[in-house]
Amino acid sequence: MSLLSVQNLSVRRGARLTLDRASFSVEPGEFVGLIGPNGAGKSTLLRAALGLIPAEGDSSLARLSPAARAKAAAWLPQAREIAWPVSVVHLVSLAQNERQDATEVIAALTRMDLMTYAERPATRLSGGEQARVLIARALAQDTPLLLADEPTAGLDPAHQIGTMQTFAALAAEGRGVITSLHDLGLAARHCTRLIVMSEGRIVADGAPRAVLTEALLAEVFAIRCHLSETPEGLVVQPLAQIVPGAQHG
Ligand SMILES: Nc1ncnc2c1ncn2[C@@H]1O[C@H](COP(=O)(O)OP(=O)(O)OP(=O)(O)O)[C@@H](O)[C@H]1O
Repeated sequence: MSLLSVQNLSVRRGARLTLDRASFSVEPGEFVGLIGPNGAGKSTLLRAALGLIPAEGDSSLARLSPAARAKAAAWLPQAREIAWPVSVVHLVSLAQNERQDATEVIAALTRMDLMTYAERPATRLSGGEQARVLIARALAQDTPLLLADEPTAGLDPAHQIGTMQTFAALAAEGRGVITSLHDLGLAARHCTRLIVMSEGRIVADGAPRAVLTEALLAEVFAIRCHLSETPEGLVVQPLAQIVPGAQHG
């Protein structure tokens, strides 16, 4: 059974459709990267799928009660600032609702490389460390599905790769992960599937190698990229902006 099923989901803001009839599902074992330029509708899609903003169409998660939804899916929003001066370990354990499982909390802290900060007030950490605490909190919720809005933003390269590997491991355990990303290289190497958005619409959906073509990168992102196969997987390196009307040679 799908972990998330979205049918013809649309979000209207004033006269504009910022999400235009999106349909897709996420199955156990999938690590889905949601990519697209600024304003393409990635956050809108994730928020509408969760039922956090008014939408037309159907989402299996949005139909659930808040309590049932918290058991079905963890949500990592884009805003990362922590306002509560509680310890890191306490903040991460708050994710666990009524069930308390210290092993899950320790596993989440370990996965996000936070054990040395466990007793420190979460407000006394750097921006990237706070971002990792919030990812750990989402992991400790121990749900079949994780939705994350730009989880690697603000992380150093080692922790970006570590986070992507953690999400890939969750998918390999049979969970589902869907996350918006701007780093096409990380998306190409770690995700099992990419959904590409442009101007509120899903314009491509498939395996990274099938989706990340020179033509799509030019049309959707207006960039020229170096694409190459390496022993580590597909490498995507943006090289230049494509300026409309400019000569390329
Ligand atoms: N609260 C809002 N009110 C009106 N329009 C909004 C609001 N939030 C977002 N939008 C518009 O909806 C569109 C989609 O925004 P969204 O945040 O989903 O894009 P995104 O793909 O997540 O972008 P980014 O990569 O910049 O985070 C944009 O045109 C944006 O200006």
